[in-house]
This record gives sequence, structure tokens and C-alpha cells, in this order.
Amino acid sequence: LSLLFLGWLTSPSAWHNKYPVAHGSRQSPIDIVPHQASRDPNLSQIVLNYDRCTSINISNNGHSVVVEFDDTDDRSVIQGGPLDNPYRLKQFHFHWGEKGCEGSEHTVSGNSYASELHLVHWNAVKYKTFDEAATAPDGLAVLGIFLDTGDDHRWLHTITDALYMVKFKGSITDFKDFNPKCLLPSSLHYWTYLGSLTTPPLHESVIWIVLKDPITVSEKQLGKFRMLLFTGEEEDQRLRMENNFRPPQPLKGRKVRSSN
Ligand SMILES: C[C@H](CNC(=O)c1ccc(S(N)(=O)=O)cc1)Cn1ccc2ccccc21
Ligand SMILES: [Zn+2]
Repeated sequence: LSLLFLGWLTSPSAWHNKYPVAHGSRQSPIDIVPHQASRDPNLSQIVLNYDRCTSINISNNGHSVVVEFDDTDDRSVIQGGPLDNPYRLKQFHFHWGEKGCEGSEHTVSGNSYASELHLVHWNAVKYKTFDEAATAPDGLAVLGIFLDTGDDHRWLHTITDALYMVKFKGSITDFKDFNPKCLLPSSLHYWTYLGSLTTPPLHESVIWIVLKDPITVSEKQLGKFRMLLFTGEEEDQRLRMENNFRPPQPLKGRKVRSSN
């Protein structure tokens, strides 16, 4: 692809050239093997205090579609589980494929889901800014939620109806009064492990919390994500945004823990 050739849209296998940490000891995503995860009785449940969250905008950053939140105070935080502090919700975004059988970043016993939702939080107790936290080993906490295909998701339309407004890379529009609690599965049982950002700069700064249960969305709803473009309005090449997922990375001796 000319964009690949131009080095703009680099493939995951080339990222190590510019970001050597791509071959680091705690890279994400990983393949999660449930029976090899250790049940840890000290792992409490995770608590999501999103009731006063303030969504601000939705945008296409050329990698995914991102909904950003007001993170100037502790109005929406995740806490408990493996976390020693509350972590502030900053944004959520998705990863997806070009067909239903792949698209998630984490896999479970080698199996992919159609998509994966990432709710990105940062440790504002220990760090002053998101960018500072994004480079610290305990700086970020990302809640991963798998998306399965089946019936329509009753609340996802609020997001998919806005996607036409952010078709091109670099586009952004208001997106108020959205509470991501409506995107949670019924159970908050999870796996947790120490990992990284799954896109450059691949900082090894993420405490991953991956929910065991997926949510269900329809092929039609997922198809609307595929009408987004990697390319900007001014570019003559139009590249559909799909397969924006990094494949699983080596575990390198890490332990995956399981909530009860
Ligand atoms: C990281 C930040 C841009 N990336 C992210 O915020 C991010 C968040 C979550 C994920 S995922 N898919 O793992 O949930 C991936 C990327 C900007 N930024 C801050 C410091 C910094 C330094 C160099 C370049 C960019 C930098
Ligand atoms: Zn992500």
C-alpha cells in the first residue's frame, strides 16, 4: 500500500524499528489462556464510578475512533481489583477487523473476538498529567471489553450514529452526555496482567484489566466502524479503517491473574 510504503501507516511488525520497546518484556496484547491464569483471592472486584462522567468529543485519530472525557478531576474513575489508586477515565476507543472472526487485540485460548473496546484511565494520584502517566510502569489502567457479533446492542447506536461525522482522519465533533457504563457486560469478572500500549509509542505503562464476558453487537453496527477512513479528507487515497488491531505478543514469563 502506498501509505505503508510512505511509512505513514506502518504495520505492527515494523514498529520495532522506531520503537524498540516493541520487543520489550511487557508488551500487549497477549493471548489469555484461562486455565493457566492464577485465581488470586486478594483480587477484589473492580469498581467503576462513572455516574458523573463528562464525555466531550468523538474523533478519528487515524488509528481508531476515540471518545474523550473531562479528566480534570475524579468525576469518573476505576478503582479496586489490582489497582492501588483510583485511575481517571480519559478516553475510550475500539479495535476491529474486516470480517467478524477477527478484530480483538487480546485473544482467549487463541480465539479472537470481532472487536475490543478499551477504556483508558490514568493514575492522577501519582502523576500530574496523562502524558507523564503514559510513560510510568503504573501510570495507566485500561479496561478491555470484547465485542461479539449477534443481536443489535441497544446503546451502541449512539456511537455508530456519530461515526459519519468523523469519517476522515483528523475529524472531531461534540459528543456530550455519553456514559460508557451502557457498554459493560453483566459480569465484571476479569483477567489482569502488566502490559503496554498496543499502538506506538507502545509504552510499558498499562495495568490491563480484561473482562471475561463480551458484549454483543450486530454485524450491521460493526460494519459502520468500517466506513471510517485511515486517511484524511485532503488525501486522494481512501483507506477504510479496519484491522486496526495488534496481534498477541510474547508473555515473557508474565503471570495473568483471574478475579474470583
Ligand atoms: C501515548 C499517547 C498516545 N497514545 C495513547 O494515549 C494510547 C492509549 C491507549 C492505547 S491502548 N490501545 O493500549 O488502549 C494506545 C495508545 C500520547 N503520548 C504521550 C506521551 C508520548 C510520547 C511519545 C509519543 C506519544 C505520546
Ligand atoms: Zn486500544
